[in-house]
Amino acid sequence: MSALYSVAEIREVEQKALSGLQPYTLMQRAGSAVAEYAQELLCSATESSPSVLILAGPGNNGGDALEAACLLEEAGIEVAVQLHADESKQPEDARRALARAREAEIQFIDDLTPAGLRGQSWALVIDGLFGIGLSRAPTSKLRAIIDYVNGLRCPVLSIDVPSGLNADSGSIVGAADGAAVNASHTITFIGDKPGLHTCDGKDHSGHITLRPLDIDHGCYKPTRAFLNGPQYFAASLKPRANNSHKGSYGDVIVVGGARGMAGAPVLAARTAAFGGAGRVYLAFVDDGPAYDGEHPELMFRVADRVEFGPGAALVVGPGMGTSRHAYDILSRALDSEADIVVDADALNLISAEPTLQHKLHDRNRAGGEVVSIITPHPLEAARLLDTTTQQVQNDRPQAARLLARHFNAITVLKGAGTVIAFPDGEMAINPTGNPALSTAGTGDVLSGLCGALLAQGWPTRAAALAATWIHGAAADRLVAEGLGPVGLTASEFIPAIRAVFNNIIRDHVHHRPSHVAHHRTHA
Ligand SMILES: NC(=O)C1=CN([C@@H]2O[C@H](COP(=O)(O)OP(=O)(O)OC[C@H]3O[C@@H](n4cnc5c(N)ncnc54)[C@H](OP(=O)(O)O)[C@@H]3O)[C@@H](O)[C@H]2O)[C@H](O)CC1
Ligand SMILES: [K+]
Repeated sequence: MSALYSVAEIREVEQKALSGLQPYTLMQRAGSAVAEYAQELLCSATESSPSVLILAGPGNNGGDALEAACLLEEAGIEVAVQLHADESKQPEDARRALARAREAEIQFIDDLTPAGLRGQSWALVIDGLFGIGLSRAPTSKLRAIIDYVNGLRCPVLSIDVPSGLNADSGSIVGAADGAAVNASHTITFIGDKPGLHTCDGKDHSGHITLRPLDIDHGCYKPTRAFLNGPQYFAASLKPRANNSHKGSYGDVIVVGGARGMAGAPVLAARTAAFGGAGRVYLAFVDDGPAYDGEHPELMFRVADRVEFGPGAALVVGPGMGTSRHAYDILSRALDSEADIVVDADALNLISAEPTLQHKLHDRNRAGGEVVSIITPHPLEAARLLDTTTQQVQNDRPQAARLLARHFNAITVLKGAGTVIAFPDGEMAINPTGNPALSTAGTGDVLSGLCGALLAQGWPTRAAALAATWIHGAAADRLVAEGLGPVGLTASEFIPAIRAVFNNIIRDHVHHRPSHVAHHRTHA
């Protein structure tokens, strides 16, 4: 299961489920899931202190925490609760959980400042301050508690969502005025949430576990968002036929490389070759080098003399510059019927020129298949949307969806938790990748890989999903080998991408046995 649910969708599921259950049932299930998971974490904890600090907020997230507190206490675990709630305003279920905790004579810490907690050591902190109901930046008093928790060395288990994080967007609520818990583990309920996987969500959520709380399947509607994985492009992962040749795997034409900017298109072109394209051309905007000494198989041309026929996949933009000449070449590329990946300076040109915007929007294949992929980083996305990078980062899923719809192009919004949005409103968040990718040239590598998959006949949707997943998985592989995240260079990702790609093809192909058993038949 890799569906992602917006807060509104979770609320809908919750309402349907609650209508068929006794009040308080879901909170009991949530509390017991937290208590069970906390006990697992305590078994592997190294802290000598047996105490668990439980932070309970004003809403039902706090109710879940109080319920867990009762269950842990019953299990003989020492717990201390800091309750940050106006008891007169608690929702009904949370009020019930509080009454139960008081009855069980659980220890409540009266001092609600970090001073009331200092000097204590904790085996585990359970964060039940806020879940999906956080609507504004936490007060300075709560921020002080969050800072205190983030300074601890013990495991921190967040209930549903790390408090302070927006579950839809993964941004910190209130931006610079906000703060969010840095969880080592998050136990999330009913459905997985996009905000746990993108933007600040990746840093704050730690290890994510989903507990659907035994809610009936009938309460769920299909969602329009999912966590990317090979199952979404498995149909395109095919073994190569022996009887094939370079023409079977298509041509990529990388268009870019203004004077002095040859490196970016070379990175894209090398990746296109390592990603399996049959032939790779570089079409330079200005005079480029004659050939790539390290990879002389790449064919260098002058863009003005290259035709952008429908048979090749185009990767337009790396190191392209924003000259009038670059504009004309981009305009010609957008007019072509080829599948196209638009990146870097080509995106900057498009954001400045309504004519190019219309051309990008109007590219379509008979039958309606989207034939364009755009791969902006947040600043490029901001230029395309005529907004600021901060606005884009504030709601990455929304920004990617807007771009996809506005430009009629599959949009790969790069960054922590890359968002892939489709013009029809569907969206994926990519779980692979790490900060090793935060270095120059990795975007060129991604666009080259997208081009390679398009050249090999992959549908645009599968190509965007697979390229993003493989690109991130290559970074994960290099880090696992101890080569990063510090100091990896874009070139080093290219052979790792080839290895990951071959591995997933092998993993997804059902091999026929090489030896066929001979059965004798007796007359
Ligand atoms: N309902 C159920 O049976 C289940 C709920 N689950 C858990 O519940 C939360 C969602 O609960 P909810 O009460 O809707 O929301 P929260 O607990 O996240 O918080 C809402 C309260 O917090 C107040 N609030 C919001 N922002 C702030 C802030 N910055 N400072 C202080 N207080 C704030 C808000 O007050 P308002 O004034 O905004 O109304 C609410 O009082 C969910 O995440 C689950 O953990 C379980 O899923 C089980 C079933
Ligand atoms: K929480």
